[in-house]
Amino acid sequence: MAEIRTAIGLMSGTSMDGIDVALVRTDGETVVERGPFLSVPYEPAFRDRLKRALEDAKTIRQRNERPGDLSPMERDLTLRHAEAVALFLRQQQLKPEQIDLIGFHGQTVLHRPDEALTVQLGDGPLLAAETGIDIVYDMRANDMVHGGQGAPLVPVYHQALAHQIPAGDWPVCFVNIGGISNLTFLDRDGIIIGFDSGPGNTLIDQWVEAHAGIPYDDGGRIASEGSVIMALAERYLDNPFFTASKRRSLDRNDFRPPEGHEAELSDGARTLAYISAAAVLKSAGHLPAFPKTFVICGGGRLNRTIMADLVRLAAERGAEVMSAEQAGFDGDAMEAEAWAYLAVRSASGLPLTFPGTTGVGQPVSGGVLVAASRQPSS
Ligand SMILES: Nc1ncnc2c1ncn2[C@@H]1O[C@H](COP(=O)(O)OP(=O)(O)OP(=O)(O)O)[C@@H](O)[C@H]1O
Ligand SMILES: CC(=O)N[C@H]1[C@@H]2OC[C@@H](O2)[C@@H](O)[C@@H]1O[C@H](C)C(=O)O
Repeated sequence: MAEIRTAIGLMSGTSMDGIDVALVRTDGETVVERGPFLSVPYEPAFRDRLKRALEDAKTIRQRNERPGDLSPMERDLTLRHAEAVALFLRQQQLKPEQIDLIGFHGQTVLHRPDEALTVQLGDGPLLAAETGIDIVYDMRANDMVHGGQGAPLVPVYHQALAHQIPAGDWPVCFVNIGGISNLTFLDRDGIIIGFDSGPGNTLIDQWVEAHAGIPYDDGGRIASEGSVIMALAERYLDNPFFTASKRRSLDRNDFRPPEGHEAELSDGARTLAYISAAAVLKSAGHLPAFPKTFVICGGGRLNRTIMADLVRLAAERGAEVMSAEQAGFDGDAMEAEAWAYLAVRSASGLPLTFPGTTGVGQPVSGGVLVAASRQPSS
């Protein structure tokens, strides 16, 4: 039997709202014991700096280039991750020696699968030196080297969790509604399919930020006061992304928010919430069978307007929608947990990605392991 290791996963997602920290004990296969979780928000000024970093990143042609503010940004981001780990360990009364590995996602600042280019800011050796814990980072790159999209990577973790879902609820589809949405389809025959399914919260966040000066539509309240502008929604849903036969993973900037004159605040938020839900259902049309159950993870499950649309649209196809919590999981922690699980798989040389998840030619492992003991302690 494979060794069970204690790993911490660190995720700073496309919403750029903060660092998620989760602890998992796992063999990287079927044994998954989910532990505590902590979310450390970025303050608005740092979030603004990260958004500017996305602009600096647009000129990158080689993945190790760091134009503009990106180099100091990478260092500061990594040090914030080290602080988040230190806080988590203090809160949980754990010592670094009790942690075998950290899975470090970093911050995606550029993702162009058509050019086999994906860039996550995050300095693995610096994090190893700061935490004294072995780090696995840069887990997307090897998939791209082998012809994959470099995303999504979470599906193999969804597969490990799915064993807990009652047989009658299959086929099951996990949906992560983060900045971008991605889904994982699983059936009882072991089929695993994953792909980005469309815009998640990022358009909503940009819309309410621009028109109300707030970072997100808490609970979907603003959206609940508006009406769907169907012509606007259809313009988004007619994007060739939804009908392309080859699934393409998304960059945060692939979909842009509407122009200010196209809607007032609540109708815009309502329409974008509808687009998030409809995009999931539309993308599910690429699956070999329609799922019986959708398990919704990520911050978007807290937007009640998105959830109501998902429930209604899925019911039209005879499917049920439940939140991650209703299925027995933690919808906020799932991606960070996944990065802990993936780190253990990486350290064991197990595949992270599969032809059905990223389009890679054959299952491949990935990630770079940095041993803390080899790092200078300064
Ligand atoms: N209470 C809430 N009500 C409505 N929306 C919320 C709420 N809390 C979080 N969100 C939304 O969820 C987003 C964060 O989701 P999440 O943390 O899953 O994204 P992420 O991990 O950064 O993105 P990705 O999965 O694309 O990498 C926020 O930007 C916000 O739009
Ligand atoms: C390049 C990149 O960072 N992609 C993210 C993003 O956020 C959601 C979606 O787009 C997904 O493809 C991926 O993250 C998740 C965690 C994944 O790789 O599974």
